[in-house]
This record gives sequence, structure tokens and C-alpha cells, in this order.
Amino acid sequence: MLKVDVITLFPEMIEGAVSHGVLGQAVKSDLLSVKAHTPREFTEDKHRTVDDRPFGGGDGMIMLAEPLKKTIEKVQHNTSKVVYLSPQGRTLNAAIAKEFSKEEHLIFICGRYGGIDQRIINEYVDEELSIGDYVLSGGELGALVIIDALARFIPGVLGHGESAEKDSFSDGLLEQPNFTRPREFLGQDVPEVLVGGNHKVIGEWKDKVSALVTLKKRPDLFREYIKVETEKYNSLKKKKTAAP
Ligand SMILES: Nc1nonc1C(=O)NCc1ccc(Cl)cc1
Repeated sequence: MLKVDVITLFPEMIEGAVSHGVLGQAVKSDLLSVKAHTPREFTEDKHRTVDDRPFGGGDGMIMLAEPLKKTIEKVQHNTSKVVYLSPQGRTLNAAIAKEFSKEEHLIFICGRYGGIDQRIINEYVDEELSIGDYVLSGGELGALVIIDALARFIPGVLGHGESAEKDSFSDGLLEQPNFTRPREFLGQDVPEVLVGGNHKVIGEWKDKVSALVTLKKRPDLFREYIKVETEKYNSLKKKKTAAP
């Protein structure tokens, strides 16, 4: 079972967010474990100080190295992968989420204020990860986005038969439009094909519309998809001609 430890000054943010919906169910069913730890537990001064002013001046405060070191060392073991959430990391995508879902133990360090002491990054961090090119007030939302995205790749987290492999992006394409009751709403009808019940025809419709939606909304993804599919086709053809 994948174990996730989140180091954060706001443990309730994490505990709250992983106790609802699909994530909450996954944690309850022991498919995934998510625990939060605050460095404030490891402070010894009266004011439980976790940050201080940066050497060299500048705005904002920096999270102190000592409480972070103690928190990391409390949860770390030899198979842990330590990830620091920061705008300087590689940007999360479905492939990274899938890769992370295969880890045994993830430790997410959530910076607050102006970030954390560089020596913690040098000593403990295996990888910096970003959820996008913008600056948040802390790494907690980044950690939660990654936990949510990777959880979908853990077998059993989504309903039986459902799978993150069929999610948008996982096959490289955006999803086709979805409809439920009623058949007509605001003068708009549900596409007849979806009501017909012919699964082969419905599957073909979904594949075609999914490609068209991607071409229209994310031509960059569409070009990548065509490149990948062409490479797959060519290597298959090569195998067939090479096989005796
Ligand atoms: N973008 C992101 N993707 O993941 N995390 C973020 C983020 O802004 N974290 C807060 C933060 C802000 C500044 C510094 Cl120095 C470190 C961490």
C-alpha cells in the first residue's frame, strides 16, 4: 500500500481534504495512507518558532531547517521518495502521477512563507515538483493535487472496471462530452448514438469525438497523440515485416 506523509504547518488542510469522496474511500479501504506532520511538534522554544528572516535580507520568512530535519527523519525510511512542492520543480502531468502511484513511500514537504532553507533541499529532497507556473501561499494544495491525481492510478480506488487509464490525458486525448437524464434539456438532445445501446458504435463515436475535441481545444496534445500513435503503428509494421 502506498504510504504518503505530508510535512506541513497546516495538517488539518491535508487531513480534511483526504477524508472526502474517492480519496476518503481509498484511505478508509487502506488502499492508500495519508498522514500529516507539523514541524511545530519539533520546536523547543516557547514560541514554537518554525521560520526566521532570510540571510541577505529580502521579503518573506524562511522555514527553519532544524524542525524540518526532525520531522523528515521521524517519517523517513530507506525506500522513501522526498518531494518538495515548489514552482521550481518539473510540472505535474498524468505520466508523473502514474509514476508516483507506484512508489512505496512518498514524503511531501510543503513550504510556507518564502520557502525552506536550501540545506534541507540539498540534504533530503529527491525531487522538486510544481503543479503549475504560479506562486501559491504554500505547497499544501500542490501536495493535494498530486495525491488526488496519483490515487486514481492505484488499483481499486476508482470503481470496478473504471480506470485512470481511460481518464483524459492518460491516452493522450481529452474526454468526449458526457450526458445523463433527461433526454432533452434546454432544447438540446442527447446524441442518438449514446442512447442506441450499440457498444461498438458508441465506442467508435467516443474515440472520434474525443479526438475532435482534442484537436479543437488542445492542438498541442493532438499533435503529440498523432506522433505517438504513428510511432506505435510503424514499430508494429516493422515487427510484422521482420517476423518470419
Ligand atoms: N506552484 C507550485 N507548485 O507546487 N507548489 C507550488 C508553490 O507555489 N508552492 C508555494 C511555494 C512558494 C514559493 C516557494 Cl520558494 C516555495 C513554495
